[in-house]
Amino acid sequence: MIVCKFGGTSMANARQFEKVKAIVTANPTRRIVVVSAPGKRFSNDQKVTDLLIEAFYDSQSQNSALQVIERFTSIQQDLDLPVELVELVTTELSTRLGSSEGDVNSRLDAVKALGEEFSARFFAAYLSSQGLPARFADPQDISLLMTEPGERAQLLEDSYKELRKLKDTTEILVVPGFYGYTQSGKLRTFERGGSDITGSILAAAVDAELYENFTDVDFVYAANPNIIDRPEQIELITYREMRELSYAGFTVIHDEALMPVYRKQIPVEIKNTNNPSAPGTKIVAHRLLTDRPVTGLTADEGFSILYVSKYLMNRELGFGRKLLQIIEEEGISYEHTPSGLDDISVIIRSHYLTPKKEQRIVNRVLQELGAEVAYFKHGLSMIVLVGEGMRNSTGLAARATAAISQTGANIEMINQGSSEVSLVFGVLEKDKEKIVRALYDAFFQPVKLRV
Ligand SMILES: Nc1ncnc2c1ncn2[C@@H]1O[C@H](COP(=O)(O)OP(=O)(O)OP(=O)(O)O)[C@@H](O)[C@H]1O
Ligand SMILES: N[C@@H](CC(=O)O)C(=O)O
Repeated sequence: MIVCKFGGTSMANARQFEKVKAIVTANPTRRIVVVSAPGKRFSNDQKVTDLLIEAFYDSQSQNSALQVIERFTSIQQDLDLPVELVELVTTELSTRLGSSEGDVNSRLDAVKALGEEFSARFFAAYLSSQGLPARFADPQDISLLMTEPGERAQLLEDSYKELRKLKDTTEILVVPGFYGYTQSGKLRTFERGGSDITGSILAAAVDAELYENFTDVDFVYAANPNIIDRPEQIELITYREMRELSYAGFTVIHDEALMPVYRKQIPVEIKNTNNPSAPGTKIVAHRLLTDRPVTGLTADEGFSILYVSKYLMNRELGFGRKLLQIIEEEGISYEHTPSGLDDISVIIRSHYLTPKKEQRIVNRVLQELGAEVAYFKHGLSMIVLVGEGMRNSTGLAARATAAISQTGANIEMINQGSSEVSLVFGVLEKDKEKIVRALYDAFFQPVKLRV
């Protein structure tokens, strides 16, 4: 059995629904289909999920809610689906927007999930209208069980036993991505982009022979195609490389989506709904190394650094632990902790910080840890080079720093992961794009011979 997931661009309108139907029916083993909410139809369009979030926060203006209804109405009309489906969207949306049950996060989750729910209901209805044996699979009915609010939103391990039963389906099951239910019956969404996670969970649950993730690019490219013109395509990549790249900025697949398939060693293919005959990118456990040490490079922004310095810090037992405990007590998870003899930095995502939190952290580090210097710096970007071949390659950091120095930008931080498949540079956000271009030239452009 193949589990396939179609992203927002694949479900954006009726024309895309037709393409998805053609892909699903081309192979009878595609029996579990996970869908996202309708995404962008053109570059400055809005995703249905974003409209739903706007509708939730701005309940005075009905504009965003009306746009959601319009998006589904045009799909219903263009595919000649029963009008009751649109009536259901309208009533569910107004019920959920008007609900005062539960806290703000639970209410927001219930509204956010509507995009996926109706994408799946509409697509199942469309397949049925074409005479295909298909049905909508409600995450609650199939036992896609999530952790309770307060904990990070993730699947309960116990769910796998029930989800496994989907293996025997003779119909095409259309499952909405992005959400599930807690044991107490509360709807919960994964992080943004979480339909990839739903697809991966189902692929692992039914021991699929393949997990196909359909999007709007022919391949995963060695760098973001919005920054580098026609970057090199990646045909084969390992789970580990893909996870590092997804976490650090490749938006093609959610980094959390790789764990369920990795544990079962289920191969993944990233393919293009608009060009399904392109071979796509395969994600596998192992691959033969090529003469290219770097597989991909990416940049992510929105980071802050906490600099801490204290003379003889390296001799002080437990200094690092106490520092990280202060960070933990503020509910912050950290990304990197590069250190020297008398100093240590903690890199964190800026969205965790507020001016009050920052002040509290700095005061505690100065007073409780006796540091001489402690301050935050914001507006940083992390540039990450990833490749299984990096472990066996010498002089790679020198090549990278030489390329960065030619741009005139300053490197704020360097960190090499202990697995040695990634090298991270912290730089100012304003320098991000020119550094990505310089590194791409250094590692991917064919060498130009002098004549
Ligand atoms: N290295 C890369 N290779 C390929 N695409 C990349 C890369 N880095 C960023 N992207 C972007 O990722 C996009 C595809 O992923 P995205 O999640 O946005 O689309 P989707 O499949 O429609 O899913 P959804 O809208 O549901 O999140 C591409 O259009 C491309 O702009
Ligand atoms: N629709 C959700 C989830 C997804 O597309 O995977 C989002 O936009 O984040």
